[in-house]
Amino acid sequence: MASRGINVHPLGYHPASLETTTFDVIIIGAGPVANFGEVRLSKAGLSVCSVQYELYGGDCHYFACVPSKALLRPCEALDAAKTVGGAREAIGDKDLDAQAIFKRRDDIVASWDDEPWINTVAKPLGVTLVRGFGRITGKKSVSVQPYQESTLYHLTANIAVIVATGSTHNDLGIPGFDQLEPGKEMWINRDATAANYVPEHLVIFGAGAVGTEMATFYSRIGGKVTLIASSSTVLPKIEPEASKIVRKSLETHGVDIKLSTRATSIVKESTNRLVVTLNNGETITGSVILNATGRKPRTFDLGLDTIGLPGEGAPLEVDASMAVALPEVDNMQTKTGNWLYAIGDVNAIGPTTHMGVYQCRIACNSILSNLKESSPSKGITLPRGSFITKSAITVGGIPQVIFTEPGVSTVGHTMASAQATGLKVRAVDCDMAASVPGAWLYGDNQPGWARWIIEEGTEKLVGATYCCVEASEFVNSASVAIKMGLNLEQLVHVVPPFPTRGEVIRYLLDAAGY
Ligand SMILES: Cc1cc2nc3c(=O)[nH]c(=O)nc-3n(C[C@H](O)[C@H](O)[C@H](O)COP(=O)(O)OP(=O)(O)OC[C@H]3O[C@@H](n4cnc5c(N)ncnc54)[C@H](O)[C@@H]3O)c2cc1C
Ligand SMILES: NC(=O)c1ccc[n+]([C@@H]2O[C@H](COP(=O)([O-])OP(=O)(O)OC[C@H]3O[C@@H](n4cnc5c(N)ncnc54)[C@H](O)[C@@H]3O)[C@@H](O)[C@H]2O)c1
Repeated sequence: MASRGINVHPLGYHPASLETTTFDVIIIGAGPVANFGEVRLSKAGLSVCSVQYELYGGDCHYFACVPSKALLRPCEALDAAKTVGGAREAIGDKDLDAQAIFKRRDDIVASWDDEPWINTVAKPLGVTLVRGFGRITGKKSVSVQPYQESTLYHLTANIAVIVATGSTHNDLGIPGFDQLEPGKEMWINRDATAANYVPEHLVIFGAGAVGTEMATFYSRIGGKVTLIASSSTVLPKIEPEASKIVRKSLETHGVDIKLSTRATSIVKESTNRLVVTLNNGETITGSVILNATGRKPRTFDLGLDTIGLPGEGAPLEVDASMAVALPEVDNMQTKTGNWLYAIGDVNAIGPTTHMGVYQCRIACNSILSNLKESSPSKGITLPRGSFITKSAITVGGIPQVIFTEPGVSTVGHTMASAQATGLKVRAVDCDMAASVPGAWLYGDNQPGWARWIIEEGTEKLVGATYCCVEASEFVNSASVAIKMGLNLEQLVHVVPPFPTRGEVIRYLLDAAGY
């Protein structure tokens, strides 16, 4: 059970009802990353079995990306409308309707019923879904243990096993936290994204993506929020200027932010009266704690020891084709005979859904092209580009959007990360509200800030950050430029239409001297 009594182990798809126990590919964990692979491999003509312990669609679909963005979007939409004269007057002083937001989120996640998603993805392609906990038991062998049962059911893969078990929250480890009732007084991401009420005083540990996004939502919807983080800034991995803008906005919405701080104890005085003591001696009395202190790969109890690998939260190390680096004992993995792949959060390379899906494309291509080489007569239908079997995951290839208010989208280097890798770079900035006409038209006095990081000598774009409302829509063009190694002399010829906020690139080029 998770928050609100949501049943994450529905009945059905029991392994005892399987017609066969041998499949071309077995995927352990059926989150969004695995779902992409199911489609690609089935369309190519392979038989695919997904072993899924909880809800089909994974954390992303039910407890992470999707519900969190469903909660945040109405806040962004209303606040954006309120910056536009004419729309503002129509809205007056009306504010967000919390229950309507929760209802919309519930509809978007189908009230945590995974049957519609199974009917959309797995069934039309003939993917076999098995509900239970998957473990590797040896080369190309997987056992499945249904929830609250002890019997193990054994499956065999003809070609490959893909591990896509995702990640889970870090343990908080603060004295007293284990006294709190999970799901009620002690929240993790599942509770924060599934809740249907606003805690009186939410105390969030961690100011990364989870902490800042949830602080944005719960403060915007009328809750008292305190954000405590060991880092010295909010969103410590982004440009400090963007971090300051997000921090200011959170504080404007009443969030009390305590940085470079840790909790040393939590004492439950009574129900929903939780006293948190900080390392500076200060105390905070909150009603609910949210643990947003980072995530670890779900490699626990996966049977990895049977193939000579460590597990227990260590990421699965992979090569550029997403094949797991196996010890050389027993000739486990060979050049064309790779059978074990790990994609998504479980390899910790870029723990976002889009990076996992990219890795899945590479892993599937690798499986399919190896198969074509080893069994040309099998008659599989290769997707276009299936020869692309090596990923090109570099800093420049990892975009991310943080859906705070304003949002932040990033790709490639920040100034600090570029300097740390020894690159010679310069930064150019643009205050969008001050200079970009599209931004003035979009709304009054909205913060907007952008930075490009340019490599000296080559003039290549190596990093970009956009911090503004709907920053999510800005990052793709910079991703293309960075990935393709474009320089500013080339980017001069990319013409953004007037009057759009996308013209920010023209102002960044001007600032760079072009
Ligand atoms: C609050 C929050 C918000 C986020 N927002 C975004 C966002 O906006 N954009 C973004 O790109 N990323 C976001 N992320 C990150 C994103 O959720 C993950 O990167 C993504 O879910 C990874 O997908 P996955 O398929 O690897 O794993 P998951 O989504 O975790 O799915 C893995 C599934 O495997 C199952 N499983 C685990 N072990 C086993 C086993 N042994 N046997 C059978 N099944 C097993 C689990 O039950 C789980 O359902 C967010 C994360 C959080 C916590
Ligand atoms: N929009 C998105 O793409 C999105 C949204 C949410 C989460 N995610 C992904 O989920 C993952 C987890 O996110 P996250 O925010 O939980 O982790 P994170 O690693 O991004 O941030 C962790 C934060 O917790 C702080 N911290 C760690 N231990 C602490 C302690 N004991 N006390 C106080 N503060 C502590 C750190 O200083 C940091 O501020 C990330 O990889 C992120 O990419 C992505």
